[in-house]
Amino acid sequence: MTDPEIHKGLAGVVVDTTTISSVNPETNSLLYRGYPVQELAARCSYEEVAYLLLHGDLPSADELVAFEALERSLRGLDVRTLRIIDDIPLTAHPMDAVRTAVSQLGAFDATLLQPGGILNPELNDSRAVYLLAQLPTIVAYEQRRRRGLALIEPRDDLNYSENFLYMTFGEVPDEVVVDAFRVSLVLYAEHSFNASTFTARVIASTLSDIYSAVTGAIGALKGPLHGGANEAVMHAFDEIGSADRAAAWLDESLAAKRKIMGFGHRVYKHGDSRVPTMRAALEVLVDHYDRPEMLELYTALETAMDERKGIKPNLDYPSGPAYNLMGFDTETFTPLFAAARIAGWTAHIMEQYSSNSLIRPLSQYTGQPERHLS
Ligand SMILES: CC(=O)SCCNC(=O)CCNC(=O)[C@H](O)C(C)(C)COP(=O)(O)OP(=O)(O)OC[C@H]1O[C@@H](n2cnc3c(N)ncnc32)[C@H](O)[C@@H]1OP(=O)(O)O
Ligand SMILES: O=C([O-])CC(=O)C(=O)O
Repeated sequence: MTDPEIHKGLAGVVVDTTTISSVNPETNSLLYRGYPVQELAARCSYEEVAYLLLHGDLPSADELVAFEALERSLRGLDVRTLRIIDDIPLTAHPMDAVRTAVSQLGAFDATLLQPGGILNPELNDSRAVYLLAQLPTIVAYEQRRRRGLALIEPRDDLNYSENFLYMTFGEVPDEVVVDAFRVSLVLYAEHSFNASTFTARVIASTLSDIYSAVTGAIGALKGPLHGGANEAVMHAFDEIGSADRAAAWLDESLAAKRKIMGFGHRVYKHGDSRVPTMRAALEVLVDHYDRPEMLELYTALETAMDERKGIKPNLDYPSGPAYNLMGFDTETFTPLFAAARIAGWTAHIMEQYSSNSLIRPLSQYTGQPERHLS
């Protein structure tokens, strides 16, 4: 018998079809439901992009009004969610709080118990908007709690991006900051079968519920090889300190066989299609806050990495310093990614339900040959 071909990490394996997005390394493009992400980032609100991902088309004016009204009405946290978050020790990572809070939302959704409740497409549409609306409040509260500050209740006169920043910092920042934040959310919203989305689809494929699938996805996103890289980038910047030390730091790190966070990608091998857009947003923030040294360090490390390894930055590289300039603590960066990715995750979970096949690959056994108890 010949050995089966092993696809470690499922690299290069096409496991299913999707109509939600396409990542095209050959043309260095990323399309959400057919639209280039750069066009969406230039012209659309996060709410419009979320609607597009969830429903397949951009909303009409009336559909947008209804979608926004629903999202705004679902932002407030239940006292039970607050209590659960408050019980999580500050020694835990904020992603643990977000994961636990989402899991708790599922435990309190009694509609899951209705006959057909887990898979009911209408209920899942509502649950997707509920999760979309709840995540910013959870993430903003978690950021504030870590600073010893009280919850700020959401405001329904603000759009998604404005309200997210308002709930975190107590005021809506300058328009250019809100816009850079919106751009980051649009770019983070969806990326086909990445590890966290695939995790969500594996869970959904067992016909488990949407909250369980999102909870698992949050766990997968937390890792530094995936969403955790945006905060790891900031830790590296802190360690390096200034542009003149970037090359030496990189040489030492590579000699120690450390992975350089924010660089490389499983699919894009010649650069991440989202980076130029996020770098432009970072440049705006650097000008706004008058922090040129941040961009100098960014460029120095990027150049040195290109010279040493020819490996390009991924989206986590510009978004880390951008979130730092906006005023978020480093540990909140990956929760921001999770809040943005809710749109993509829930769209994929519903796509999985709509044409399901249990995801269950094979493995080649390489352990002990058959043996018996003596
Ligand atoms: C938004 C996102 O989630 S994007 C991903 C965010 N993650 C990161 O930024 C973490 C850092 N990057 C990495 O660890 C990797 O590039 C990954 C996990 C993203 C992709 O990994 P893979 O597709 O498996 O690439 P792979 O590991 O095969 O890399 C090929 C070679 O480049 C090297 N390489 C790839 N990325 C890096 C990096 N960031 N730092 C140093 N070396 C790297 C690998 O060590 C490997 O070298 P080798 O052939 O000498 O062993
Ligand atoms: O696609 C991936 O493997 C990781 C990524 O960039 C994302 O999830 O945004």
